[in-house]
Amino acid sequence: MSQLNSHLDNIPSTPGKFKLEKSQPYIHRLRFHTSLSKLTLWSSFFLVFILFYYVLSSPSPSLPSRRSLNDSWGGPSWEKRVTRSAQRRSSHGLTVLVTGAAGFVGTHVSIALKSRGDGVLGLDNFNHYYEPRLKRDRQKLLERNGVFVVEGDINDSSLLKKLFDVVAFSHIMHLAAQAGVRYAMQNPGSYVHSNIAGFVNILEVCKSVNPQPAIVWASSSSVYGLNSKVPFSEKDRTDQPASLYAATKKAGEEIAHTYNHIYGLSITGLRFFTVYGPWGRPDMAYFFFTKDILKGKPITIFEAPDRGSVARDFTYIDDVVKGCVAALDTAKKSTGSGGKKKGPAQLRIFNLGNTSPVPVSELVNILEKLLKVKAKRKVLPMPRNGDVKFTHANISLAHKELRYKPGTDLETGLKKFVRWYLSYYPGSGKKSSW
Ligand SMILES: O=C(O)[C@H]1O[C@H](OP(=O)(O)OP(=O)(O)OC[C@H]2O[C@@H](n3ccc(=O)[nH]c3=O)[C@H](O)[C@@H]2O)[C@H](O)[C@@H](O)[C@@H]1O
Repeated sequence: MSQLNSHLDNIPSTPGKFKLEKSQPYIHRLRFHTSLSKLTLWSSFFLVFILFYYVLSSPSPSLPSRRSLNDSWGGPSWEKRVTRSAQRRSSHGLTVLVTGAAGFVGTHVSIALKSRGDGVLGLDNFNHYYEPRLKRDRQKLLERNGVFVVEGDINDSSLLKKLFDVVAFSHIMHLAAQAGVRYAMQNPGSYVHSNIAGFVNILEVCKSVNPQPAIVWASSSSVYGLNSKVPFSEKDRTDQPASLYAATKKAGEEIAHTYNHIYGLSITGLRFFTVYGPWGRPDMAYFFFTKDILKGKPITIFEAPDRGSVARDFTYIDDVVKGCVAALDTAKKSTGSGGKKKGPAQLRIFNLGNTSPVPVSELVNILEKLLKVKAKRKVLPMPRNGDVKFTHANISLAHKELRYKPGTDLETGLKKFVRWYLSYYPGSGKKSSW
């Protein structure tokens, strides 16, 4: 007798309600099997339900856990830290709330403001979109520079209101966002959560407080989407976004218009062009190319459908920081109070780029030279993943209004990045001569 038969034959004759009757063995065995499959079906439904509930209730990698947020703010010693960090050195200084302060641009801007004497308070939700350790290390750097970073989400109205109760911010530098063009296909919800709902929440709080702060915030070069007129000017069309990321940034620009129009908020949007440099974002190509080249892993270089090169107007962080600070310095006051507009308010958009696009293959040439390691290149047609073929900023408006003048070419900037990278990840660059 086979094992299978013996197993079937061993079904007990009195398995609870599936009791078999000897007179109709076939029918009863069939009923038993039907009940058994019903049971299996319901158990599967139950399991699927549990699984669904778990997936929906577990936070997305880009959302912080609620518990950690509630635990991390409030109380007299917390308020003291907030006040001290936001204290400006002179009465001419600004008092700035920097959202996304533990992010790449946020860290650099916060330090620049603090070191010239402005009061700076950081806010960051420390989500897990990329290496949490890098964000925590940026936070340590900020603390060493006298900037306290409150752990919280821009969607948390009660936290934002509390911050305005404690400090009368003159300006908000709003840099908290879900960044990254390609990740929008994997986690669309996080873009809506941060770039749309979060931004509206910030504006809602800003319009209600008295005095209303002036707002400077990060838009993106990606809003130019499929625009083919070069260089990209602020007057060009931006109604053809190629990614959900770009669409949420474009939506932000329209939302800014609404809050300026109804409530008199002074708002300046900055379209950043592929910002790179020390303490950068590991999800960006220059960063993970460096990592992979050093590890001897192949890298993928996208080429355009016509086999042309894909290029970016890579912009060095120090240049972008100067643009951000100038935007804050030239921002006029909001005109509303108590949620009511009292007069027209400033509404601006500026490109912050380098005006000198470089093909991605050339970026790799420079990295190879600096790292003294040959890259293992795989050239592939650009997938339909939200990327655009090229970006190129016209910066004449930023130059006229902000005195913005980028001064770092890609090779100089990458040299500084590589130096930082090799000191931050010791051991990664055994093959290079730094
Ligand atoms: O300027 C902007 O608005 C945007 O700049 C970057 O987006 P992106 O320019 O796409 O920067 P990377 O993701 O670093 O890609 C740079 C270039 O490398 C290419 N690439 C990327 C990945 C890859 O594996 N291979 C490859 O050739 C991309 O197609 C792109 O041309 C940022 O990631 C966005 O958050 C930002 O808003």
